[in-house]
Amino acid sequence: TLFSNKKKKRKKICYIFFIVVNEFCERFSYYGMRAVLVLYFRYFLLWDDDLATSIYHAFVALCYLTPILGAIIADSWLGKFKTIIYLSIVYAIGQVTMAISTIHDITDANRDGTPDNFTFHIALSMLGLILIALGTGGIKPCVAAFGGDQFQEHQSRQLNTFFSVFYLCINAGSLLSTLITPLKSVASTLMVFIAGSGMYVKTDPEGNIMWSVCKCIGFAIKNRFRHRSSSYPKREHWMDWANEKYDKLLIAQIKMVLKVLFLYIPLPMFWTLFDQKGSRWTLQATTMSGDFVSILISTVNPILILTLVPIMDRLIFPLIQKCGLNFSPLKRMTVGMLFAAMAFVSAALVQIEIDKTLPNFPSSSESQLKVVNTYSTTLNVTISPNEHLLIESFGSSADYVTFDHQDITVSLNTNPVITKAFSLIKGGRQTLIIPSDPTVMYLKEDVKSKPREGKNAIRFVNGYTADLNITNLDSIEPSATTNYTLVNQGKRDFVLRHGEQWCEFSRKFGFGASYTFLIPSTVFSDDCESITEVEDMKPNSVHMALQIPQYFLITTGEVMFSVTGLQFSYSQAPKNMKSVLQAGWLCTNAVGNIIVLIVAELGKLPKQWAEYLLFASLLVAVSIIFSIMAYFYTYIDPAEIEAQVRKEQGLEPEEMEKETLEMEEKDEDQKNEQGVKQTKI
Ligand SMILES: N[C@@H](Cc1ccc(O)cc1)C(=O)NCC(=O)O
Repeated sequence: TLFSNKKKKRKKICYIFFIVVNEFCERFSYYGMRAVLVLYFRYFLLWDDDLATSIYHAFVALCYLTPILGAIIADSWLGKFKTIIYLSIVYAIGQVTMAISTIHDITDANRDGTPDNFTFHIALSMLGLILIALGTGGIKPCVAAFGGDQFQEHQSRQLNTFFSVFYLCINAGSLLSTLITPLKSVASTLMVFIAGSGMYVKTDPEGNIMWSVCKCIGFAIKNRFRHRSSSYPKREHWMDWANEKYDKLLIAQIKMVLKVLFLYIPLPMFWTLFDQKGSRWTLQATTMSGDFVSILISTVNPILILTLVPIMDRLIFPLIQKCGLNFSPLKRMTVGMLFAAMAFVSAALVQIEIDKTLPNFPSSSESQLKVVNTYSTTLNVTISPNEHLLIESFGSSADYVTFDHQDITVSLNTNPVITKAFSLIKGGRQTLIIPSDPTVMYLKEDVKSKPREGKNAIRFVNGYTADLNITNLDSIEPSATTNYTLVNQGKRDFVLRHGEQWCEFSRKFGFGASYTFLIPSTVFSDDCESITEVEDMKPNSVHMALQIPQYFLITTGEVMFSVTGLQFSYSQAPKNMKSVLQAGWLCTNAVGNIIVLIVAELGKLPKQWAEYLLFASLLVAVSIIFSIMAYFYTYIDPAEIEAQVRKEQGLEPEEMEKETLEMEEKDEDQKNEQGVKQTKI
């Protein structure tokens, strides 16, 4: 018996292996594609930032809504195994469609590198994304529940370990996804899953369960309404009003599911905060210094998960248990929410530090102006009514001057005096360029936000007497100013050329700065040495490492909240509704994403740190509500309740037989374990 039990255990590890590797491959494919999705929208479909971000969040929300469909198909019709196989095929077709949509040659008849028919590419990619959402979302509740199905009722410890390993595989998959192409992985996902086919415990779907559930709930509501008069005796639960027509077992199962779904109502708030790390926190990183932006953003979460899950499971939770504290799943989830709230407080503190270093940008009713002088002598510049600036030759005003009106008149103390009227841009930043011929002074628009992704915005004013060519820039006429061009951090070289004459200009850049370089007429005679720079915007000075605490806190929150939620949703669901409850759990994520979408559109507070604090406070409030709801929740053993109802109904169906068998097996296991211990002694 001991030998056959060991063999059984080894076999179980083997087919659980297929399920977790399947999840690893699937997440690898999903995150690999998701990582480049916004870039595809921005640089291939040429959408603006807002549209790209909105469609991205809508896609993520859809991926977490389709689990309902997958769960209905699995629990009512095909069973989990077949649902996973069929929807994986849909998933693979979606990835292929998406891949085809990125081939610009299909519609690029004139071979100029840009597609001629954007509608075709947009339609194809949207179709691909819908199929992917259907595939990834549809299989998601089935894979988790199918994994759980491989364990017996008494194996709750092993079940929890399974969900932890499952979560580890999700994150290992997402971490590696940046290295290998997503397409290959969908095919391998399917192959790995099918490879274990003969070994799985497959539970059959029990007819159209969702339809029966809806009809039963509908009948209970109708019947309650019909008997609303106080002359009718009250019933313990409103679902008991379905007793007249529906099976007691179905009613008991619906009660279990509804109890858990009710508990889920506050949960989307956690995801609202969690999902903002991909948007707001990424934007925050672009205003900081440090050269690991992309690495930090795409890998810090999975790396922390891979470290924290084992630490929590093997060290922290057992230690808490040893201290005699009952750290129940719902308590863990509440603490997880509080960690996420702390992460946002940390983000607010970092934001306050960043704000101290940010330029003072104009409000929507103000205009800002800076003056650059490339005239041969120092100038006295008067800007009406009472702004007086003394500006050296090839120098600039110290900082921007802010005006609360747009119409200004500029006077220069030349001989004769030159006066010119200008209209400034409302809410904008501009530079007044005074060239070698001051009568043609002109305004040039400046950047009014930090350059993206830590890049630097630079431009040149040509004070040379003829046209100049500068590396990677169009030729500039005398007295003209180039548009801004973005350059990466580090040392950059520019070659300035006019006919046979040339010189090289080198400059080391930090992160997120903006400069105007003034080229004098002597540029070639002193080998570019005389080029002067005007700092329009200071480089970022708060280091990105300051974001690590907020990432650490939110990931600790995720481990407590998300891994526990996954286990809880499985353990509290009746056998025939495991996928449905997994789908309900995933739906909380979808709603969270939808809230992010709405908040991004509507709820902009003037100060970013205030918005972070608002979100943190909202989550604390929600976690208090959740802890009160959790206090009144009694953990159940769905199998026990089902067995009890069956007994009350006088039934002794196969389920009961199976359970008796499992109990016998458990006794056998215990006896064997004792046997081993005795042998050791
Ligand atoms: N921790 C997330 C995965 C993840 C990976 C990389 C990121 O930049 C953010 C999040 C996770 O486990 N999600 C659950 C899932 O099923 O995908």
